[in-house]
Amino acid sequence: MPLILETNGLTKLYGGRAAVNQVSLHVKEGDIYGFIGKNGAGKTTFMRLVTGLARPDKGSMTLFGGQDFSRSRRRIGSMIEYPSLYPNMTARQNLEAHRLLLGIPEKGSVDEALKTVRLAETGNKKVKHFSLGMRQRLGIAQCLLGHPDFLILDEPINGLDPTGIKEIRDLLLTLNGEKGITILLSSHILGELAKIATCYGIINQGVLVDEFSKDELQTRCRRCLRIQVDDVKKAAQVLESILKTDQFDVLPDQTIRLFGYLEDSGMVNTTLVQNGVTVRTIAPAGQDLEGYFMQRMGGYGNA
Ligand SMILES: Nc1ncnc2c1ncn2[C@@H]1O[C@H](COP(=O)(O)OP(=O)(O)OP(=O)(O)O)[C@@H](O)[C@H]1O
Repeated sequence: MPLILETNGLTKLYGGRAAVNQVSLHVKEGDIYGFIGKNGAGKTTFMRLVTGLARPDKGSMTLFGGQDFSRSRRRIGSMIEYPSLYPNMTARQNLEAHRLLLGIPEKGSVDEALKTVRLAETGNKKVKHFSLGMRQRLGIAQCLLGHPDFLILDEPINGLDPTGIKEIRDLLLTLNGEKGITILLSSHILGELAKIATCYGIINQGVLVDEFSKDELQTRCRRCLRIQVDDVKKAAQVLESILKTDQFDVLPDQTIRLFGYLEDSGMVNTTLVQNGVTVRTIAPAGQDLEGYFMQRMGGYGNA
């Protein structure tokens, strides 16, 4: 897939300190890119650089394969920090005002956006009476008015209740799956991101410390049963011939990692013992998703 966004050593300094430090990040067409970092890690600053709200001090960037940003940024819809909405107006009036501000000629785009974010039925209700989730969806509707190919959303689920989070999640999946919109979204809520992201970038103190796909993440966090036995060779034979599995490997310290059977460690133990293998220890192992992210993000403080 072609790259929608590629940055090379992008750097932004504030008072001599790098808020974004040599970031080389890659968003492919069709991705839902989860941009993860603790508060103050540099997520917002990076998004401001991409959307042209701030200028980089160093580095370069390619958008939609080119560097004519005045053109390519028109293909981006972005919501950085909170959406700017008029509280005394309805959802429709807000979108109409935004449409005129952006100089978008098609009037129908307002209805379409309202429908997409499921706010078409809010009638005369003023935005000041909306829930935070509704406001966030209205903010996303603003982004959709120009029919973007690329959405950049800064912490769109921050502060939402579980229902609000699910509504945004479903909306993003629809926009990506049905409308083919590539999405870059930041969050520090790891579990939620993991439900929708197809790839990830982890930023820590302005530095992109890792970038990987969903598949890579699953491999890195693969859970297993760690088994210590007296005779590794014999144990391997039992696993193959009795349990009919080849989903295991043997570590240099002669520990077996068995992938699968995580809920059946008792049965695995019994099978090995009944076939003449002495089991010293058997226990689930492997890092969970959150543990993995936390470690990469620089620990648990202020997450
Ligand atoms: N306009 C600015 N002037 C000075 N420092 C800034 C400015 N904008 C951001 N910073 C600093 O840059 C660093 C990164 O901030 P940024 O807002 O990009 O982080 P973030 O990951 O988006 O965090 P948060 O989720 O809290 O917004 C922080 O130390 C912040 O104080």
